[in-house]
Amino acid sequence: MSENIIEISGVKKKFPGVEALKGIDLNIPAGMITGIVGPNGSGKSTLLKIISGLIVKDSGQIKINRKNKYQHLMQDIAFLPEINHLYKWMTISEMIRFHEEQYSDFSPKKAEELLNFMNLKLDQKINNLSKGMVARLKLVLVLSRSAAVIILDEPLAGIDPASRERILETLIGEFDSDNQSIILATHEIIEAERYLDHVIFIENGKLLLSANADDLRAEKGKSIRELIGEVFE
Ligand SMILES: Nc1ncnc2c1ncn2[C@@H]1O[C@H](COP(=O)(O)OP(=O)(O)OP(=O)(O)O)[C@@H](O)[C@H]1O
Repeated sequence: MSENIIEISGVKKKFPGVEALKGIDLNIPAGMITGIVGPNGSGKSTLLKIISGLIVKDSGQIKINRKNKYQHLMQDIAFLPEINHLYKWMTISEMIRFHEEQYSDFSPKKAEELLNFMNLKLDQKINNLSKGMVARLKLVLVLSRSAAVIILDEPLAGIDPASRERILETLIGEFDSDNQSIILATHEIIEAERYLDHVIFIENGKLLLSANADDLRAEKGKSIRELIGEVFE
């Protein structure tokens, strides 16, 4: 796949007292893992929520998988939000059934395999899960779908450092680059860098850079982590 899975032009978003996105023009390549980085409050989550159709942009255009109608998005996008959006009164098993009913591309078989891998049990109540267990469950629910676009907002937040590498390996193992694209916002760049094909830097609601990770490293003679340190310090 060499085309863009997402094309964004002139996207702006204001919240009371803050211009979260100040006009973003950006193409996200298909079949790749794209990392969005930037300081706290730079607009990463806002951009991901707009792409996912969770919040509405003030202006600009977004085309996803060659479509620009929001009614198509539910099936094209699997979104892992930064917050805990899961119904606390459900068990994991009930949550899995709920997702199965909601998304036609959800595979309960894959969910069970991933649950085992993540050391989670079907009868556990969501209310009783630790923060890291919730983070793992959110990943299970998203990775059990075969959506064209997987959007992960801080997927490693709350997961203990020793497990992050293993979980990233699984994420890559489940990724079907012929049919899928992953976009993730992360502060865990030390762990994530080697998995990223494309990187996007955002600061203060503006796009600073969008580049192929290998090209960027070759051009600058530095790791993405080092570049982030330089650009955002
Ligand atoms: N619902 C909201 N109401 C008001 N302001 C908001 C809302 N959501 C985001 N903002 C503001 O928009 C700006 C961008 O926030 P956003 O959450 O997109 O940043 P971020 O880059 O994801 O940050 P972080 O790395 O801390 O998660 C911030 O100034 C934030 O306070």
